Amino acid sequence: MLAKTGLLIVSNPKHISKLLTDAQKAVKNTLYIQLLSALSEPLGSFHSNIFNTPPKFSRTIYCIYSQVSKQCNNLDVRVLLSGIRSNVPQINTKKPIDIVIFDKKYTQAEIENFIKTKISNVSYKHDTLTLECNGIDSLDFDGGDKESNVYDHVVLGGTFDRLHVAHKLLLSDAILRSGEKVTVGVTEENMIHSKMLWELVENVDTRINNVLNFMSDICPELKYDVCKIADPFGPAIVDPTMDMIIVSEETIRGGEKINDIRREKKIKELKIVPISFIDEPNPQEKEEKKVSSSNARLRLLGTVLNPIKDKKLPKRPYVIGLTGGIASGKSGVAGHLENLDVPVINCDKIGHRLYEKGQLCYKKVIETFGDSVVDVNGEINRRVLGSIVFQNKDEMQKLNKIMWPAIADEVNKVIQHCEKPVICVEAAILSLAGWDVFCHEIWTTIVPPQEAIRRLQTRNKLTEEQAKNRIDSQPSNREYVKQANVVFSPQWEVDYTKSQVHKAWKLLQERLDS
Ligand SMILES: CC(=O)SCCNC(=O)CCNC(=O)[C@H](O)C(C)(C)COP(=O)(O)OP(=O)(O)OC[C@H]1O[C@@H](n2cnc3c(N)ncnc32)[C@H](O)[C@@H]1OP(=O)(O)O
Repeated sequence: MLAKTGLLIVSNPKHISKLLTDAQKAVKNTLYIQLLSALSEPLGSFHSNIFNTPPKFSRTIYCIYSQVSKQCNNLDVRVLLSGIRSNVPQINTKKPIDIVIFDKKYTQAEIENFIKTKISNVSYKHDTLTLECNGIDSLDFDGGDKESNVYDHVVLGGTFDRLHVAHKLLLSDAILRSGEKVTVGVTEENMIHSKMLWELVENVDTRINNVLNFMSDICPELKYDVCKIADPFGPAIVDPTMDMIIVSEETIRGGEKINDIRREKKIKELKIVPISFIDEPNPQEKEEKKVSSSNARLRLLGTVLNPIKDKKLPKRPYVIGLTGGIASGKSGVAGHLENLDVPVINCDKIGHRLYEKGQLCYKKVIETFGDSVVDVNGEINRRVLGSIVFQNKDEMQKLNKIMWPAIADEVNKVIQHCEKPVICVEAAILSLAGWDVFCHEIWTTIVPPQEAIRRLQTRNKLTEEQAKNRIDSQPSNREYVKQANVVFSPQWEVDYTKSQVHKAWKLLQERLDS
């Protein structure tokens, strides 16, 4: 059985590729890495003075995380920095260590003594493993950093969505270069709206927690201030105690701008240290060439984003509720599901049928909205009705009160008579109507509001204002995402939407089979 948390003691980081391959066979969730001296010091000397210039290790940490990005998809790898920064007596991780892995042969007595004296949080029933690595060095650690000074107070900022190896690298670099304190500014909601798929960005408290948890785990000795920022500068333009700013290759200009403002305010300038990107080892369609949170969000499309609750519904048919804002591509997703042999109940169409002369809602709608909604043939003119309800919430509520129970009855009849294992109910405001109670899981579509407006202008021939009114009459993308288990974004080519649906379908089959 795989251990949950492992600690890999590395005497020669140049073998990291082989070590990661083997360590992943033993560890499932978190792998801590503790570097011993690169000069093969005896076991236990990780706190030796050899590490008296921590920034020199910047390149080593970069190489390790680059390798992690290539090899470890699901493992949370954390390189411990306490022993590099200063003479700390013990390895003190937040998670208890279930297995200690060595890259070199030591005697049983050495191993036991090391675990007893050097690791403070080890599971009662821990294991040990020794890996063989006699191969050729796989990493080139040359090209170390020219800036080897340590400064008291280091600052950096970012969104830090879905903490990945490039974030870990930036935060680690800040720690290596700091003597006392690291301040991290984490962007608030108002700063993220220009980002791709920003609706999937984690909330700011979660992001702050993740940053703080990571830093205090890999180096508990430093002081950390992880704060919200509502502009690109945060405390960096006011705090005179700050000495250095860590930036990515892309944000050097931001660092310079901060210094411009500090100069104007007569506060000492910050030393700007840019950190290189980590290349995305396997960029897929639409993805950036560097490891990034946007890539992570793209990969979430079609996967289970919010856990599925057991609603104690009959097992068959399995009901997917498909919802999403106006012109967000629901029908496209429904079409891909139909091609996978899933029957789709289109609630708009059911509603349209119920308006016809002689049908259930015909009389009630005319009684409520008057003869102006009836055309020359005596049929209800939905365009006229739409223009009344889409700009007036009270009128919309009156209409919903007539239509929703009637549509829900029809939907339930179709579900009961369905002979296929999976069926899809497509409805614009499924959760608002309370219909999620008869769906096993909710899938939703989102596109940027500007794209929805453009579609409504061309497809429905609406003015920009009418289009905005219709969008505003529905929940926001953020609300749709909150209610949903699986999210799609049909804002690109049809084939890209299809690949999201196929991914979701494959994962659903696995859930149904398990
Ligand atoms: C709970 C549900 O989601 S059931 C499905 C939605 N239907 C309803 O709520 C019934 C009330 N609505 C209606 O009867 C009609 O939409 C009318 C009469 C207002 C307008 O009719 P039409 O001009 O033919 O427009 P149509 O029915 O195609 O709806 C236009 C869009 O508004 C959405 N919409 C429909 N009703 C509502 C509503 N009550 N609130 C918000 N959006 C709605 C539709 O899903 C559709 O979105 P799409 O373009 O992304 O597919």
